[in-house]
Amino acid sequence: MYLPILQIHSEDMPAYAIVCGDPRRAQAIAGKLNGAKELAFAREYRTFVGEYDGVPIAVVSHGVGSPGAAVCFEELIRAGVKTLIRVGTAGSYHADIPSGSLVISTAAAREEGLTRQLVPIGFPAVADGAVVDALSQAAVGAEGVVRKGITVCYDVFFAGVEEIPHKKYKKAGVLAVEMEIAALYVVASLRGARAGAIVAIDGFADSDLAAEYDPHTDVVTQAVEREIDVALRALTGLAKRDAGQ
Ligand SMILES: O=P(O)(O)O[C@H]1O[C@H](CO)[C@@H](O)[C@H]1O
Ligand SMILES: O=c1cc[nH]c(=O)[nH]1
Repeated sequence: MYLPILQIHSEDMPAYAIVCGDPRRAQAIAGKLNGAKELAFAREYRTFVGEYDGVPIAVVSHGVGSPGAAVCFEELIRAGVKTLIRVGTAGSYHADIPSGSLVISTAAAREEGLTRQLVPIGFPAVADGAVVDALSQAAVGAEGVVRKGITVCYDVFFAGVEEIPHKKYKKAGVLAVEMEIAALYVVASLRGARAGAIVAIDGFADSDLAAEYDPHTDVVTQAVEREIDVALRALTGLAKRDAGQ
């Protein structure tokens, strides 16, 4: 089957995928694979395949924001991908989760618009339990702060005149904010795939983003490196368990 937006063929796709926003991050992750091959670079969607620890995996960028990312997740699942882990960045709500921390998202509050057009508002955006367990195990011993909990997903990045409900979500115990996890979890649930996500914290979300947001510091770069390793080990651990190894 040909997937017209990612411009890939299902025959070339393995059952396990890492997804991330930035096409350059996809390239960097692919650099860790054996025999990495670029299949396509269409719009913001850059697709690589290769092997990690003997397991065939895909690495695909999904761009910024839920509608475009959902297109990517839908086509990957149509192509036969059964397990997806998002490797992203996020803003923190808590002083004890500073830049350079890692957060494993167990569920996402659906403050974006895309999933409202897919499912009723009461439908939860939850990670797959086995994927969360695999990420948690793979993160044991990782340097720095590693937390597990609920994230919130928005469409908006730079605030307009409407207040972004950061205060409410912070008070409710949400750990971090980003822009695609709710779409990933809802699409995966609807289409019968497993999904999870790990994000590297790149600043505090509830202060002025223009002043605080900096995803290009050494501390964030190193955290992204760590989360990539965690995600690759989690994904291949799941693949080996699925194969009964
Ligand atoms: O680091 P990535 O995967 O791009 O994710 C985060 O960064 C982007 C904002 O700059 C949004 O896509 C947000 O979800
Ligand atoms: O959506 C995002 C991503 C990273 N950092 C933020 O503050 N927000």
